[in-house]
Amino acid sequence: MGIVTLSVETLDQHRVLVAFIVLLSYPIYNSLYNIYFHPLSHHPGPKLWAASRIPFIYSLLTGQLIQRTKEFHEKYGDFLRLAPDEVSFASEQAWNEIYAFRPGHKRALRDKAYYVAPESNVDNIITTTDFKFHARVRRILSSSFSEGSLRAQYSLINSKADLLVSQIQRLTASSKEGARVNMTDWLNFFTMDVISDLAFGESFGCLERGDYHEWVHTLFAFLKYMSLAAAPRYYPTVEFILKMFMPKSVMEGQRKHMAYAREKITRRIDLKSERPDFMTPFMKNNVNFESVSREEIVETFNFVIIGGSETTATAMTGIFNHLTRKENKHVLEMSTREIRDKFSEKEEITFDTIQCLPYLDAVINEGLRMCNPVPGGLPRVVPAGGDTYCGTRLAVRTFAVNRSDKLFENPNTFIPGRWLPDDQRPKEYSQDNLAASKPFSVGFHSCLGRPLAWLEMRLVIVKLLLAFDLAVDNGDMVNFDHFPVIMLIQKLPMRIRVRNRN
Ligand code: HEM
Repeated sequence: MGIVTLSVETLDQHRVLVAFIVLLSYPIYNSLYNIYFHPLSHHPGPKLWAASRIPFIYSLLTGQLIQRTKEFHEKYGDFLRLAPDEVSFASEQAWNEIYAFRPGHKRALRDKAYYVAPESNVDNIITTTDFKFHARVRRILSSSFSEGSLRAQYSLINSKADLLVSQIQRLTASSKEGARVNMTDWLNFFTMDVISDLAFGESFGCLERGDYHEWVHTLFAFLKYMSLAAAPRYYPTVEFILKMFMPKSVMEGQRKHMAYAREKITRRIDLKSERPDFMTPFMKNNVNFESVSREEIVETFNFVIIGGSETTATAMTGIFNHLTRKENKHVLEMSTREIRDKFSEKEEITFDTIQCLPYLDAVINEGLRMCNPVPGGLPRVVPAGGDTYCGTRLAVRTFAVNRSDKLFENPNTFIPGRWLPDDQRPKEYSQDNLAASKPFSVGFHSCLGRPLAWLEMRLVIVKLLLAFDLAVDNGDMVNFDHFPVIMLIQKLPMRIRVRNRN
């Protein structure tokens, strides 16, 4: 009895210490469990990352995740444990195993920690985990991206590319030396104007003004929110507390973004016009909203605007960054020569003629490999009855694949030649596993906008290299690889000296 009283008294005296020990023992127990007893414990990988999700989140928020993941793959091999419940892959075959249809295997779902429609109860093509809903929307939306639709949209896209050229000509005309042009902005203006015209039915007018539309600033705040918001979602029980630390301006930006998109998309639906954009083919297959409701269209188109503008602008920024680097002078010369040999004037540039430039295609493929706009990967979750432990998160980590020296010779060097046909490919690159680079993913959710993205990239590069001579002043050189990556690439200004050719 005396001993019991003494223990209770001692405990009482050291309440804080006891509480501290109890609080500490849970994470310690949890970490030891994760490392040694978790069903994924036999997978290779860094022990600290297997113990807790915190190193992953820290690296995500400090922009080091893609680099750390690549280093881990170099050390541990093609697959490894990147967090207690997550396996990361860096091989070609993992693309099909995770993302594509395989008879007899259950389909992995999109990871809700990443794919969330903020402040909305309505699903969209990107965030849904409902297969039937996804198939329904994807089937109808595909018609907006078919070759026929793209041909119809060409003159609108072409007029934006012409405006891009004429606006840059205006900036550079006053001096023989040309001008230093921030190409990060101008390429963004182009993709934003194209996508707003195709999705909203009216252009943001960024190219005309030479400035971002207010909504684009809001969009950037929204994208930042999406990236930051992924971190707390790994801890659903405390998500609401962590959300309280989210800057008010970011939350406000998100609200404004949604309101603006809703208004514009609703207006475009009600216009019932036949203009050659995304909505016309979409509504032909959905006349009375029988397959996709008005709200679902708004949410889906809203994501198309994000997915269809930032990505292409990022890829083009990366391509122009590499083309204008001093060490790639010969690449710029070869690209320019191919384009100027084929076209003497801009009228010769058409939907079909820009598809017959093999070196340009090699440059774009190499740009997509080195400057993949979605470098982190596309996380999925194993369903009940799936290939491995239910709830395991899986992803091919794109940056780790694209920069793997097991898959590509000199993986950190910009070598378009590796993409040329076998008889023109330099010998040292003949063993490259080109199929491992899949910037548009594969399978159920592969990119619908791929043909549009290729059209935009070909058109802009052709028009700019035909009209201008490009170089970079000493001191202006930036390195795309040094741009911060918090889920998406946070592009910095990139000044290129542009001289009018004529
Ligand atoms: C270089 C440019 C682009 C890249 C690298 C890219 C990449 C991707 C990737 C990797 C996915 C798969 C996402 C996932 O599985 O979670 C995707 C999906 C998608 N992309 Fe793109 N994209 C680009 C441009 C575009 C454009 C221009 C549009 C349209 C305007 C677009 C529309 C879409 C849509 C609608 C999906 C969802 C497909 C689905 O879930 O079924 N993308 N994109």
